[in-house]
Amino acid sequence: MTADFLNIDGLRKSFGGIHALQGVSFSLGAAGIKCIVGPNGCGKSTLFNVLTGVLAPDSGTATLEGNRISGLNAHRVSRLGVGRKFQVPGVLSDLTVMEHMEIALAARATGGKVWKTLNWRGNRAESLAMLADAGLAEYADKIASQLPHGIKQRLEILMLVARGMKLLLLDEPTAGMTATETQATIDLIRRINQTTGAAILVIEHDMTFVRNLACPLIVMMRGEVLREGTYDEVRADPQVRSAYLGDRHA
Ligand SMILES: Nc1ncnc2c1ncn2[C@@H]1O[C@H](COP(=O)(O)OP(=O)(O)OP(=O)(O)O)[C@@H](O)[C@H]1O
Repeated sequence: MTADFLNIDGLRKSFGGIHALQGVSFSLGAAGIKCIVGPNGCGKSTLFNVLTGVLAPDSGTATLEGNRISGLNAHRVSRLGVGRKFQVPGVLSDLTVMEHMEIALAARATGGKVWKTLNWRGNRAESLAMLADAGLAEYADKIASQLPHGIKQRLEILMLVARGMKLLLLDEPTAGMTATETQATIDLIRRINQTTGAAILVIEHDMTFVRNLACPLIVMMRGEVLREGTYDEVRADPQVRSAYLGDRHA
């Protein structure tokens, strides 16, 4: 594992008088996983927006494998291998699970060029293999609108892998899931990380998810990194407990 797969150095972003990011710095090694936690409004989404080219920072940099990604437009950041999954499912209602996978594989094969993607014949065998590996083979021919919430979310995560993304940014991937779906998502994230080597940053509020994913945590507070550490270290930190966790998680 190298320490400099993703380097975030002094990112700042303000909206008028609201200082959403006030010098955020941390790094993620190749094939690393970290969870970002923190109260509403602490800057988590703004950080993801900067890392995906939706917003340019006021100052500071983010680099992926030594290439600056902060300040590039979203298309260029995506071409460098940064993929994002939003909190709500973004599947296409009328397409089957298989068709979703084929589109994602086509996007990888064509470098994301839509006109080529539309003419690309999908790779059914590779799609099926990926679905089987993720435990989703039984849904291959189901229409997305008929899928349970948790399956839609896992399909979208798998599509990021099919697109060949090197860094997955997952924004509350288990929101609205049952405990069983949440555990299946944890298993999928771990399996993706181990088998593809994709690095993963996850924003989550669900501390049971965070504990079970068992990865290093970054606690954000008012646009800054308040603490980095393991679940147990963070949970025991008096500052984190008083500012975010409260005594429920003691
Ligand atoms: N486009 C914007 N214009 C103005 N203010 C914004 C904008 N985007 C975010 N903010 C503000 O920046 C601060 C950080 O917001 P952000 O959405 O990054 O927090 P968050 O940690 O993701 O919160 P949540 O957990 O509720 O999603 C908040 O005060 C928010 O209101």
